[in-house]
Amino acid sequence: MGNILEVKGVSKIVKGQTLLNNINLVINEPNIYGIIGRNGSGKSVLFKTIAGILLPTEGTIQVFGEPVGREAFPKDFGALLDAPGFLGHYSAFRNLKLLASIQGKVTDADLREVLTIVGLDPDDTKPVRKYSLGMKQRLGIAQAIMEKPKLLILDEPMNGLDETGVQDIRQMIQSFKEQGIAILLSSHNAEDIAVLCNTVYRMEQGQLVVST
Ligand SMILES: Nc1ncnc2c1ncn2[C@@H]1O[C@H](COP(=O)(O)OP(=O)(O)OP(=O)(O)O)[C@@H](O)[C@H]1O
Repeated sequence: MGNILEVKGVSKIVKGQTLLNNINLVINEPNIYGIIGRNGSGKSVLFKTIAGILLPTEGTIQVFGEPVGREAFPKDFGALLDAPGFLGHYSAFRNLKLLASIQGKVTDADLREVLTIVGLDPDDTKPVRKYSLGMKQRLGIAQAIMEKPKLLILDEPMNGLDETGVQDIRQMIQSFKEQGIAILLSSHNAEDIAVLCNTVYRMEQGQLVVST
């Protein structure tokens, strides 16, 4: 089987600042891969580059053997990136339905199922602007998994969650792995990383090293 993700010699330079410096990363098993690193070290920039939202200055990215790049978004891929943009006056279901309609592959029953998986009520008519931070995070995860990805990127999914929320999301991530999904996870919480991840990488000023 080919690689799930292959990042080869990727650099990102913006206005003379090197945000990513020759990143090489291969993922070929459905495990949970952690990425740690200080604020501003480049974790989110790497995730956005893999998602095809930012283009590398140099290097290539392949997801399931297909290049990611200009107008080529990764397939079988889902992501929770920072500050997911939902329409505040719509319900959770309606937000997901709107996003799902872009691809047209997800049924209403699927949407109800993912909302239930992340612990939200599919029949809740409350507008998303009235959601707590934890509920918004859950909705972000629902959006990331609704098209049944095989590679999932989660950028600090436990951000701002209480203890129960953290435990719930940890269990969810573990169950995604058990369903054969490869997960790239960033977290500032050492315990999340220790409990969940098989392999841990550290970002240091735009460079990626295997963490010991
Ligand atoms: N779209 C962009 N254009 C230019 N510079 C950017 C862009 N996005 C992020 N940066 C810069 O890239 C550097 C790395 O930011 P990034 O958000 O990847 O850090 P991070 O490791 O995710 O940090 P944190 O732990 O705080 O989330 C920062 O200096 C940031 O200002």
